[in-house]
Amino acid sequence: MGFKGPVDYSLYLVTGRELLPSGAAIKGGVTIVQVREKTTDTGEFLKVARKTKEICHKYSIPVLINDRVDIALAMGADGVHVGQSDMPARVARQLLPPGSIVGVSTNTPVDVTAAIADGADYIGVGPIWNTQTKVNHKTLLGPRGAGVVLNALQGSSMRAVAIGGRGLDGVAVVSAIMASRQPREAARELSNIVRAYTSSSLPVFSGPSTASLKALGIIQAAAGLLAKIREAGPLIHQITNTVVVNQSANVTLALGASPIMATAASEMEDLSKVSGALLINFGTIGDKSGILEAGRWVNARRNPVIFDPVAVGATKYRFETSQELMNAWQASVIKGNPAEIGSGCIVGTSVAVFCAAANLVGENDAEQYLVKGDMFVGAISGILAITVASELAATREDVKGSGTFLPALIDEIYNLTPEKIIDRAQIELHP
Ligand SMILES: Cc1ncc(COP(=O)(O)OP(=O)(O)O)c(N)n1
Ligand SMILES: Cc1nc(C(=O)O)sc1CCOP(=O)(O)O
Repeated sequence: MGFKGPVDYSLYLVTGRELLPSGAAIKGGVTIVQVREKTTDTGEFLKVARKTKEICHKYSIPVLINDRVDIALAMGADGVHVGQSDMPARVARQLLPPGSIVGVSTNTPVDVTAAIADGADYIGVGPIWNTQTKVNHKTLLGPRGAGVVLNALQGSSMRAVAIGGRGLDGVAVVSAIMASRQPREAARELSNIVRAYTSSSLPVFSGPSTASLKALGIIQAAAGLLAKIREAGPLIHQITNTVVVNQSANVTLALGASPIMATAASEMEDLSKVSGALLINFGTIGDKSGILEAGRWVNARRNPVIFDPVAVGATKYRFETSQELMNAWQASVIKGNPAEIGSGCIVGTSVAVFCAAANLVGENDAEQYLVKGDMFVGAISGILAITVASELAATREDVKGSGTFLPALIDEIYNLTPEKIIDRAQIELHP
């Protein structure tokens, strides 16, 4: 017992018998395994744990046991993971051989402080999002709540993995690997993502050839989404700044969707039932109550919320408002703000329209997803559509300056086709 060398927490798999017999996920890049059996007898748990250790140790992957220090001792695990209502980490540490890994579940700053005092090696911070894997009685932390819990680490060298989410020293997952028909590939994909976030030398996508394939795939998806917008004509609810209300409505129509620019809090519930996406742009913030209500209702329906926090760093009020809003609801896409106001806001509209289409074609119906559909592809598609149309408008002879550019742009958006997107759109994927 006692894993030699530094422990890599980056892709932490929490699993039970499902890992056996082949341990395919391990070959995909899992770096540490926790055996978690909640309903089996002790004898059966021991068997599963022994077999898991056999597989993992072939690949020099440490094996931890969930809750049961007796099982860990009996089969020589590398350590244990204990929850808040299990054996205290300090006691587990006393019972286990020196050098054993001890991890503790944490959901509050107080849990973290106790884990440090107990001499734990790492904490599991969660749940970040909802999980289908167990009935959860703890507070869903979200990224902001996880940040609050992590603040309690206060410079301690304790490692941390996010569970039911991602980030920190690693992610701890169940379903993303174990519910996949191809656990090895699922593990590899997660491993690539985690490594890309934690190492500057690795590409975000898995390599140059895959990258160019992905770029083409995204462009084709954007073309498909434009066709979907034209077919379905989703209603796009926009609470946007007064400078661009008119332009945003015209861009929405030109893309083939319908705009509604309602702002009153009392109509947000009804609107959430009929709109395909919500854009919130707080360039000219007025009454916040409508914005707060709108996001909550749209989240509840699992439709996209696109947040454009215009000039968020310019004033304290804007910064605090953005925090208040993001504590009230979850944005599916946050649009960054280039210096220009006009075209920047139109991009937000286009992203909202394409995200509505991505949501319509999305298949991830599982409850734990914040929204159906691929919001990354929706966001890129929205930007591509405006970029292609802008390039076409800019080369027109009737465009003499910024006054004539805008109507030409609206025309080019109106005349945009899936084929034009495929012909003209360009994406480069950077490591
Ligand atoms: C890495 C990691 N973090 C948290 C948990 C949850 O453990 P616990 O609170 O003991 O809940 P159960 O796993 O017993 O349902 C974990 N297992 N792993
Ligand atoms: C076992 C477990 N414990 C959690 C906690 O926060 O305490 S979340 C979780 C399961 C995470 O599974 P998935 O990756 O499928 O959502």
